[in-house]
Amino acid sequence: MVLAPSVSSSITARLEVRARPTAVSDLTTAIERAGGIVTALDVTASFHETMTVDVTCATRDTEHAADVVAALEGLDGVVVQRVSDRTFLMHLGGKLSIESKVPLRNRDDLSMAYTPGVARVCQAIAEHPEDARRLTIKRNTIAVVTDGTAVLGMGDIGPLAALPVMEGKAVLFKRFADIDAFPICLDTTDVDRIVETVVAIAPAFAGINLEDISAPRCFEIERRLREQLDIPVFHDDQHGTAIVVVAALTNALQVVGKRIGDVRVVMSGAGAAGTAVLKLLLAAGVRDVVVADIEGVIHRDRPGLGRALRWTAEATNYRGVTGTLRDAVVGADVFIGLSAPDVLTGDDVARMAPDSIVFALANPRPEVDPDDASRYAAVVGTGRSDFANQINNVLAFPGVFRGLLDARSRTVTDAMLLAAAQALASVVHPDELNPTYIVPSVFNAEATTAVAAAVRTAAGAEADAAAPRPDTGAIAAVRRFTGA
Ligand SMILES: NC(=O)c1ccc[n+]([C@@H]2O[C@H](COP(=O)([O-])OP(=O)(O)OC[C@H]3O[C@@H](n4cnc5c(N)ncnc54)[C@H](O)[C@@H]3O)[C@@H](O)[C@H]2O)c1
Ligand SMILES: O=C(O)C[C@H](O)C(=O)O
Repeated sequence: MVLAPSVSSSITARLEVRARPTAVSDLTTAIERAGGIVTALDVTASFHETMTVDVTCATRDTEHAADVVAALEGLDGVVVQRVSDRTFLMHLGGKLSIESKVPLRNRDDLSMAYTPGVARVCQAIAEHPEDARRLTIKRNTIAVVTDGTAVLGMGDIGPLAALPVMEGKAVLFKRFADIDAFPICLDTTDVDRIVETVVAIAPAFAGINLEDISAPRCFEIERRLREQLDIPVFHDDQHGTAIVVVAALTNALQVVGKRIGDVRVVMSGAGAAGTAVLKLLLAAGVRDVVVADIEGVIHRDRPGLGRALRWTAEATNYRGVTGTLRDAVVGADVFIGLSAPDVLTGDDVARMAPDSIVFALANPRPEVDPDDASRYAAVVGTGRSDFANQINNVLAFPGVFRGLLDARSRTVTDAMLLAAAQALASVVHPDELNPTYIVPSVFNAEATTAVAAAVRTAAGAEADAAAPRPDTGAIAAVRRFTGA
């Protein structure tokens, strides 16, 4: 699969150029010949002899960017003065800050925001812990917690290197759901220590979003945190992915006119994402599903199955398929990849059933080249933004947490996940549905609001349980003075 130039790898070069009529077109031609795409060009100064030009272009990767710069340096009368990488520029100083919501103009403000006034608010919370959601940031704040062991396509890069991804996640929570998310990168991979630490920091948060923690530890960490905490714990790589895949499959099946209970599904990948997707597919009504991992098809007699794979073997593959992934996809209606690049070819997709659906979701390189898959499959989705049908959990997690926080939910249930998937699918209206449009754009605000509303409704029971208690003296005083 040949990558196209992408804005995610774009550079801006400041050039001193000898003035001549073809100066600008020489630059754009050189960049295009080197395989870059010019996205902006600005003549920032012009004199009799020379001009200064800032040119921005998309490249494939760092190496390709160097080739493009070399092509510019090779032009007669051009001096490259400076090159900046726009993605690195965006990260200078980090992507988040904390801002005060209250004015601190004088001693009176100070005595209310901090000591001595703040003490009365602390005492009110000590007496009635549930008031923390009214009087602190807890109501709208979540922790994005990682140990840096399974970061995007990069694997175990450690907690410090994972921070830009966690900051990015927090930016997405703010942008799409107005949630204040705090990145927390833990310098331990020990399950006990992670659980203890998250429990210890939990009081300030209304939810925990686990992120990029490798399987199978992520399953135990989530289970134990859910048991111990009274706030929802959601592992985005598992459940966010599952919601979006089930939504996408619901709509893709409508496009090809097949029913979820009738289709043969084959999955590649039984890790964090694959296992959660499998569980939600079964809850959504899929009956015939075969899962393969790096060692081939998972079946009951395969030796050496651990706890998670044993569950997968027992919950799937009722036809007793054995062998390789390639064997298993012959005649399948749906392929869902959450594993590794290039495990299938276009020829494998050709051997699937007519009107097949292929979701090749490994990032950044999918399980099969999407262009090859499109020659034979009726609907193709990937995790990438440069192909149609981008299946990414950002379509789910902002709305899920918005709904959970609004409902003051203490848990996350499968019913909520399924409701979220159905709501997300319904954002694409029947008259819009087509093979290249099965999931909404992340910039479609309806995606977050629909998912949030569905989760809020499904969390209704928890919301009732957390309904406001009768006024106490302290809260009555707050209401009296704020009109709240
Ligand atoms: N598009 C999305 O929204 C999205 C969401 C989550 C995960 N992903 C992608 O899915 C992939 C898996 O993520 P994960 O968090 O579940 O990882 P994981 O490490 O928990 O699981 C990986 C699984 O793939 C299997 N596998 C690895 N190499 C394989 C190979 N060559 N052939 C067949 N199976 C192979 C492993 O045995 C394992 O079952 C990654 O590429 C990730 O980027 C995409
Ligand atoms: O988190 C994401 O945006 C993608 C996904 O979880 C991945 O691991 O590739």
